[in-house]
Amino acid sequence: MNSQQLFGQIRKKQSYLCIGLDTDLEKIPAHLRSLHDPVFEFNKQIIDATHKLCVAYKPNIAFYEALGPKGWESLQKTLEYIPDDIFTIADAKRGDIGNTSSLYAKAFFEQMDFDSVTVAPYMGEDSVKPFLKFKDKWVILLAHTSNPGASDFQLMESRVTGRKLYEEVILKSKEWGSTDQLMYVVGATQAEKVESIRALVPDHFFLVPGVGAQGGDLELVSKYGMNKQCGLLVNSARAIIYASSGTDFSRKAEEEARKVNDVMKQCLDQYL
Ligand SMILES: O=C(O)c1cc(=O)[nH]c(=O)n1[C@@H]1O[C@H](COP(=O)(O)O)[C@@H](O)[C@H]1O
Repeated sequence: MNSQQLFGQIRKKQSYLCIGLDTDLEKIPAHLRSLHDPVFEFNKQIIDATHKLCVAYKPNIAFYEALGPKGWESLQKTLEYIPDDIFTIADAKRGDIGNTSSLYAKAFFEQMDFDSVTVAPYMGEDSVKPFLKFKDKWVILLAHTSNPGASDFQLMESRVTGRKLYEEVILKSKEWGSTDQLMYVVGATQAEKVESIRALVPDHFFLVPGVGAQGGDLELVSKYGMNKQCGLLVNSARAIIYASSGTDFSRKAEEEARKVNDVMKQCLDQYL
């Protein structure tokens, strides 16, 4: 899916919601746990209930890896179940020396057919470029993350340029691939930073996690981050998928997704 097609989906659905499938066996409703593949059953019902309200799903790979081979099987089944017009993100935060990154890319783009993978920029160009060799696939590079530890390194200022590390990451990496291949992770928890990040990369899509359970402000990130093609995929996981731990979990997830969506509709009207 290229950026035009992604924008087409956003326009059609009036949504830029990405739902995080951070499916934790300990949090899914008790009545599903005795089933053969509870993780897939949970995801399937969440997808059935929410797919009209979102444009992307982002399974966080840790939740599946932690279950061993059975987890990978649940992940594969989930990926196959997601409708074709929905953008898929393998949230794996990979990146290593070139030959190793090539194999990480093969794992997510060939073995599994994800549209994109999250990548950590710390090891530099040769660790990111192998992911960019795959046609019609995307790298989502960590820039300014939503967690408290983001300030440990990402906010450090260069004595030479006066710029912060996350700004250097963006300015250097934007030369590595086109706006149809490269997105940036920009956390919603410090919405005021989104405006200056948008100024550095006016045309790139941002994956924006941190609304919902982490308390980020959807309206503010939309105001500061939206560009001519919307340019945003705003992710929420726990606040939607664990809206209820009872048998009504998928209906409650739909309700939560709809609430987010209502705000998104207003923001699209106002800021696009
Ligand atoms: O790359 C990510 O998706 C990510 C980056 C970031 O800065 N912050 C962040 O929370 N995430 C992921 O986004 C999801 C957030 O989940 P909730 O806080 O439950 O909405 C988790 O899967 C995180 O791993």
